Amino acid sequence: MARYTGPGGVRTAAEGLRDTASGAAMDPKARFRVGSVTKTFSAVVLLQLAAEGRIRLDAPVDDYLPGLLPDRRITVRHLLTHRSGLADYTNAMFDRTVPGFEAVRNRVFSYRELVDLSLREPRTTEPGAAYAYSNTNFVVVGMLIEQATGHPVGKEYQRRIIRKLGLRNTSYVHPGTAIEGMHVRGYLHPDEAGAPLVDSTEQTVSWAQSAGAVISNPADLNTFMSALLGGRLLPGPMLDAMLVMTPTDATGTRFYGLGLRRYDLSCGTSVYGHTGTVQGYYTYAFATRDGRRSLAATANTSNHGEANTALGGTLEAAFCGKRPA
Ligand SMILES: CC1(C)S[C@@H]2[C@H](NC(=O)CCCC[C@H](NC(=O)C[NH3+])C(=O)[O-])C(=O)N2[C@H]1C(=O)[O-]
Repeated sequence: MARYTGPGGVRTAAEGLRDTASGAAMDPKARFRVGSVTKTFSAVVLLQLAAEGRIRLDAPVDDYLPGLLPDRRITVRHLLTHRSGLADYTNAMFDRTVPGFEAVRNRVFSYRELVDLSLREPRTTEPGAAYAYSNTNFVVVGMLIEQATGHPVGKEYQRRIIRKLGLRNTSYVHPGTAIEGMHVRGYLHPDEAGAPLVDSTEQTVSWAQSAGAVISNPADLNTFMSALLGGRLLPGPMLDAMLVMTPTDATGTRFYGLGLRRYDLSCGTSVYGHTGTVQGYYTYAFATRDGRRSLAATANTSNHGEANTALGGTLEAAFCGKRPA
C-alpha cells in the first residue's frame, strides 16, 4: 500500500490482504513495523540534543559512553553516517532467515548485549574511512540518547516527535510484541523456495530497538518526513548537517547523510527519507527537499527482492509520474 501527499492533495493505493487468515484487505490507514525508518527518528532526537548543546557531533563516543567502544576515534557523527566501522551483528544473526528470526523473535536484549555481539566481529573500516551500513551504529545512538536525557528512547520519540506532530498511529513498542489497533500482518519469506510464509507480525524487535522498533502508518510517515524536511523538527543548521550526503553505491543516485537517505530519481527530483526491512515488512518513507510532497509505501513481506524492488518503484511513480513497469 502507498500514500502520497502533495500540493494536489492525498492519494492512496492498496493491493492484496493485510491478514491472510481473516481475508482483511490491505488498508492505507493500517499500522505496520517501519524497521530502519526508526533510524531517522533516532537521528532527529540526537540532532536535537546536539542543537541544545548536550551532545557534540564530532566528539568521541567514548566521552559519553566511556569504555563501550574499542576505539576513541569513533565519533557521534560516524555513528549517524554509518562510517564507524562497527560490524552489523544482524548479518550473523539472520544469516539463516527463519531460524535466525525464530531464535530472537521473543528475546529481549540489552543495548550492551547487541554492541557486544558486534564487537565479536572484525570492524569493517577505520573510523570515518568509508560508508558501511550497520544497525550497531543506531543501537549506540539509542544509548547516547538515553545517557544524555536519562529517559528511554521511546519517551524522547514521544516528547520530541510523536506528540509534537500529532502522530496518533505511531509508537515505539519494546519489548511488547503486539501491534495495537488496526494493523498489517507481516509474512516472512523463508530462504527455501516454495516453503510456506512465516507470520512474523508478533516479535519484540529487541534485536533492533532504536535502530528499528517504531510502528507507524502511511499518513504519520508522510507527516514525519514532510515535517523534518520542512524544517519543523530541527533548526536550519542542524537540518543542513543531516543533509550532508555521501554516496552509498556506484550508481551515483543513492546517498546517506545523518540517519537519512537521498535518492536521485530519473526525473531529476531528489527525495530524502529512509527505507526499512523488518521481518514481514518493507517500507519506503521519503519526501522532497521542501517537504511539500511525501510518499510512504509498505509491503507486508520481506526476504523477497522482487517485492522490495517493486515497492521501490512507487518512488518513481509518485515523484516522477512514471508507472511501474
Ligand atoms: C539496510 C536494510 C536493508 S537492513 C537494515 C534493517 N533491517 C535489518 O537489519 C533486518 C535484516 C534481516 C531481515 C530479513 N532478512 C534476512 O533474514 C535475510 N537472511 C528479512 O528480509 O526480513 C533495516 O530496516 N535496514 C534496511 C534499510 O535500511 O533499508
